[in-house]
Amino acid sequence: MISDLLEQQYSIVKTIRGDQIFWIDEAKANTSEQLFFTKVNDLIAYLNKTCFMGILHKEFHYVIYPKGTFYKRHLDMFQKDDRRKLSIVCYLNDEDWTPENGGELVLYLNNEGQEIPKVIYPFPGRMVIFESQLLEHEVKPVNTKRLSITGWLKTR
Ligand SMILES: O=C(O)CCC(=O)C(=O)O
Ligand SMILES: [Fe+2]
Repeated sequence: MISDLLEQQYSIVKTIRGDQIFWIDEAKANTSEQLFFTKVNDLIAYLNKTCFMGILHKEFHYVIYPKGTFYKRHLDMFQKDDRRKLSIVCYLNDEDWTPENGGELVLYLNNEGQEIPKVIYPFPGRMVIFESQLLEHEVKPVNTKRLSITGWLKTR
């Protein structure tokens, strides 16, 4: 049955990532989202002017990681689509968030062939920006619901 097949595929995906996403439409942004996009648009203008990055598009979504979920080590690149240049994550966890809540972001930095894992706690208001196609990363298992906005700055 098609529903069994879908369920099977869904559970395969859940072994890689267990988050739930909600895309944000800039044209319908509320006041807080407008403020967020103003900052992002300033950043894009700055990057294009100073680093000639050629960023033309962006996409952002809210993300919830329910308790027990994670996102296995990956690159933010699709097989046939290399337009994502920068990944941006902004954490929206509660002010009383503590490291026991889990869900650390681990960036696998590389220093002359030597891998250096860099652990980043999703403190509320913290923003992380990294090169989508260069930096492998993962989200460790979450003990308490984890909230964020994640997005990508893209060329073409
Ligand atoms: O939420 C994070 O810290 C990273 C999320 C991530 O890697 C992704 O959505 O591709
Ligand atoms: Fe990612």
